[in-house]
Amino acid sequence: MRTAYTSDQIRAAELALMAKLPEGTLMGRAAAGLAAVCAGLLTGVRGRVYGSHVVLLIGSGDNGGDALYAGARLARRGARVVAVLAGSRVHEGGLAALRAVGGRATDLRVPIPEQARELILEADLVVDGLVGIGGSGALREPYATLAGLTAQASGLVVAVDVPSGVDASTGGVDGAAVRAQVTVTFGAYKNGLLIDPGARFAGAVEFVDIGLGPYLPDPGVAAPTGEDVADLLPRPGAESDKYRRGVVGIAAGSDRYTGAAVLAVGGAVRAGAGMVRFVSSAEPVRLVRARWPEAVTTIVADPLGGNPVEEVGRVQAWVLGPGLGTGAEAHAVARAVLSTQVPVLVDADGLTLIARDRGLLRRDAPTLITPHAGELSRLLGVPRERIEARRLEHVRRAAAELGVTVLLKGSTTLVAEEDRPVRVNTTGTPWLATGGTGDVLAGIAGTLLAGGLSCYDAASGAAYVHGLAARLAVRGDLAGRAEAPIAALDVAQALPEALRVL
Ligand SMILES: NC(=O)C1=CN([C@@H]2O[C@H](COP(=O)(O)OP(=O)(O)OC[C@H]3O[C@@H](n4cnc5c(N)ncnc54)[C@H](OP(=O)(O)O)[C@@H]3O)[C@@H](O)[C@H]2O)[C@@H](O)CC1
Ligand SMILES: [K+]
Repeated sequence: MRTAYTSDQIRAAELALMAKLPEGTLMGRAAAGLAAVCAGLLTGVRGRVYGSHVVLLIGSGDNGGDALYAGARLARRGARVVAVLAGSRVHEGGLAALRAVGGRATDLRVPIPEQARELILEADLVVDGLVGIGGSGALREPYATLAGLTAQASGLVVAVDVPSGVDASTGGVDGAAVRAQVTVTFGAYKNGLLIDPGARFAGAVEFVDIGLGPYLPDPGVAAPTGEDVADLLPRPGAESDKYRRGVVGIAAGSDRYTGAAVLAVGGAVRAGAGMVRFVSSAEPVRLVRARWPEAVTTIVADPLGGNPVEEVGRVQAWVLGPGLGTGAEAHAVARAVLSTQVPVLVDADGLTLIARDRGLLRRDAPTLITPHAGELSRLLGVPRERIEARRLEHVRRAAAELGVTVLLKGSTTLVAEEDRPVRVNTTGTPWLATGGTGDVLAGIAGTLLAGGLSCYDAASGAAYVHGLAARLAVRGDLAGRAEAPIAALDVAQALPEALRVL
């Protein structure tokens, strides 16, 4: 499990560790790690460090100090290093170290923006030491202008600890931020490196261990690795029958919307359900039977004429909602499914129904909801843009207010449950942003619920496997082939391979 922390948590751990070490030890470790990553990148791109042009963007805090000491190390190896001093103060020790080995410094307190622009645009490497975990709010000038210029840099951009402009604790970005190819982070991951929009600015994250581990508190955010997920997933044994593997009920589709049902059933079948019981009106049932003969189907002609799921047979978890519609008949199905005593996953139209009738969520058995930002916006009464900008805050709030487990879909999928760290999914690909992939995800998570996983584990396991399957579908394999667009069914088809390589 990769764990992540807020700035305050990291600062407290650093203070505890620093008290036991000679002054400057931690910054020395950080700068050495940063310089090593930068040297490796320069060698990769130019063949050597010697003679390369390095520009350091330096703010007034210790983040700038790290960059200055690392710059001094690069200058010692023959790099031509220029520091652009943007703050009201500068880390004097770092600046002296740089100057002692021939590095130059350009002071922005004497405004020379044009020169800074040229330096940034033409450098082989730009090192962003403007602000780290001490940053708060939108970047002020001249930091904001410098951060904006990094997007046009022709060379590499490496962020120190966290890209300046990204809120390290939340991943929020208010205004300009440095767009890095690599972020070298010290001591522990910061939440903002894993959660969008911040994660998008961080690029690849390189971790430098400075000895903070024993001093870190319980994390607020955690990203399961492939190994973690493999450990979670149920594997059939010699004793397994369909009930031990899990029977998942899927109440989805309507005469108007049939595709979502086919996709959700596909996700469940391919994720390894012991059996899928599918309940719907005649047309989706016909299509599901044609595509997935493995599913056992029940036609409910009149959901208002009695309990629509009574005749379905034994089910260990339900998926409710994809393509279900939002009228009175759909409401009756939702009420019947949510009245059962087994875990229920609510997605898509099911979310619209519970947004209108919160009473549906009053139940004893566990509930998992899987909204995207728009659907969560309706559930919380918060504008979609606010949710997109503050995903961590809103997924936590939804779990607390609704008393359910929440999987918030999006470029970084988050899973929240009260009193547990928010789980971040690190698989996935931008190609997943296509219609119907959410229905497949619902089918996978439903299968894992039916297999006995908790909502929290089923949601994070499903997100991981779904993202991995999408990556496999996009590339044909994971061996670096060119990418191609995918359709939702391709993700379902790639599930067995994803489970194989996990
Ligand atoms: N502690 C440790 O043991 C270790 C720490 N390490 C390193 O130290 C970093 C933390 O250093 P830090 O605490 O000095 O804060 P830091 O991020 O450099 O910036 C603070 C200054 O930025 C400014 N500023 C803030 N917001 C702003 C805004 N919106 N827009 C513009 N300016 C803004 C503000 O300056 P002011 O306005 O006061 O001039 C404030 O004083 C950490 O990320 C890691 O890199 C490593 O060496 C490992 C050991
Ligand atoms: K930075």
